[in-house]
Amino acid sequence: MTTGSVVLIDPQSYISQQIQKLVIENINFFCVESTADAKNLLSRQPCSVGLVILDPSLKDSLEEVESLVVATSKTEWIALVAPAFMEMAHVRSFVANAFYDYHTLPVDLQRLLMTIGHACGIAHLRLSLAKSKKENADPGHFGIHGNSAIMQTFFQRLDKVINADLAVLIGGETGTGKELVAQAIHGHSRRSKGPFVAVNCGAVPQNLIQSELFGHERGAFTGAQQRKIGSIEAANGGVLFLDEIGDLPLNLQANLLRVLQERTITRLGSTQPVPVDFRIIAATHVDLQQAIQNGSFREDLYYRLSVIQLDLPPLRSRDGDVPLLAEVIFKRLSANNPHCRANGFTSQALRVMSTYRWPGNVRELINRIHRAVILCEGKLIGVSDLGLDAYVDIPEAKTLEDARASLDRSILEISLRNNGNNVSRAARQLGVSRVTFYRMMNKHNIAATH
Ligand SMILES: Nc1ncnc2c1ncn2[C@@H]1O[C@H](COP(=O)(O)OP(=O)(O)OP(=O)(O)O)[C@@H](O)[C@H]1O
Repeated sequence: MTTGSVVLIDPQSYISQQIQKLVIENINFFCVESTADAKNLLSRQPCSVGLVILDPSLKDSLEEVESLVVATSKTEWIALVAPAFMEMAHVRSFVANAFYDYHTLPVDLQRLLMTIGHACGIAHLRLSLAKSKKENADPGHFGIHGNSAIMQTFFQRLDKVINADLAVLIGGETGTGKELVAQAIHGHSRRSKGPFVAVNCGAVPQNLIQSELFGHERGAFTGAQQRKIGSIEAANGGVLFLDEIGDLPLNLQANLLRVLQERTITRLGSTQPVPVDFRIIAATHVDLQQAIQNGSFREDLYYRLSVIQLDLPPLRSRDGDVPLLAEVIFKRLSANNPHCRANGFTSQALRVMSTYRWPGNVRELINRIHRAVILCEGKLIGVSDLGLDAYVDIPEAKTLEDARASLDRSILEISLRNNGNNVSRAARQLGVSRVTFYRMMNKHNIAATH
C-alpha cells in the first residue's frame, strides 16, 4: 500500500476509535473535530487523503466543508455519509462533485481501507505529475511561451532588438501577442524604469486621437477646459506603443513623422515645442506596404517606424505550441477559479486544438479555455467545453494510409466550413484546382452541400 497521511474529521469519534484500534501499515491517521482544525492541521502536515463524516454530528455547515475541500486541492476527499443525508439532492450533488469517493454510514472498515489506499495512490500520482510538470514547465521567454522552431527564431531576433533603442514595427495577425512583445521589449530594455504608454489608434475616435497623442492647452478647442498631456509626452523616458498604426489618419501620420524627426512635441493650442525622448514601437495586423500602395499610409513614416521589423507568426504555424500554451493558460485560469474540477484536457480536445486554425490566435485560445474553465463539469476539458464540437476529426485511423485519408478529409471539411461551403474559395485556399478539389471530395465521400 502507498505511504500516506490521512486526516479524519470526526466530531463524535465514531470512526477514529475503530481506526485507531487497527495498526495499518504505511498510513498515519490524524483525527480532528472540525473543518477549522483540519485546515490548521493541513497547513502544517499535508495529507494525501481526507475523510469527513456528513451526518447530524457535523459541527460545520456544508459550505465550510466545501471551502475546505476546494482549498485543499492536493488532498483526495472521501465522504462518509449518513443514509438520511444522501436522500437530500444538494448533499448528493455536493458529494458527486467535490469528493474522490463516498461510503454510506455505518462504514465497512475493510472496504473503507481499500478506498483510502486507492485515494492515496491517486494523490501520489497527481503530486508526481504536478512535480514533473513544474520541473519541465516552460518559463516562457519574457512571459512569451512557445517551443516551436519558428518561435525560437523569433526569440533570437527579439533578444537582439531589446537593447538597440531603435523604432520597432511588429506585424502579425490579431491576438498573436504584439502588445506582449512590445511590453517585453520595454520591460527588459534600459527604458524599463520609464513609462510604457499604449494607444490603440483604431480604438480612439478620429476627432479625439490628435489630442490623445499630442495633448492640448487649456482653451485649445471648445471643451478643452484644462491642459492635457498627450500620450507621446507621457511616454517621455520610456516606450510609446502605437497599436493598429495603420488606422492613424493621414494628417496625424504627418504630425507623428515630425515628432520622430525633431524629437519635440507641440501641444494643440500651443506654439511651444517640448523635447521628448521615447522609443516608438508600432504594431499592425494589416500589410502596411499594401496600405502605402493604396495611398492610406505614408511611405516616409513607414521607413521611420520599421527600422527593425518583427513578425509574429500565426498560432496555427507554431508547430506543437498549442498544447503547451493551452497548459500554461489553463493553469493560470483554473488557479483563479477554485470551482473548476478539471485537471487538464481530453486527448480529443488536444487533437482538435492542434488542428484548428485559430483565426483569433492566442487571444482566442485564452477565451476558449476561460469559457471551458467556467463551464466544464467533468475532470477533463472536452471539445464541447471549448466550443469546438464542429471541428472534431473522424475516429482515430489504424494505418498510415487511413491516417492520411482521415487528415485529408478533415482538411477538406474544415476548409469548406471556413469558406462557407464555397468550393472555389476552399480550393483556392488549399492551392488546388476546383476539379482536383471535387475529385478529392468524391474520394472521401464529402457531399457538395456539406
Ligand atoms: N506566446 C504567448 N504566450 C503567452 N501568452 C500570450 C502569447 N501570445 C499572446 N499571449 C496573450 O494573448 C493575449 C493577446 O495578446 P496581445 O494583446 O499581445 O495580442 P495582439 O497581437 O497585440 O492583439 P491585437 O492585434 O488584437 O491588438 C494577451 O493576453 C497575451 O498576454
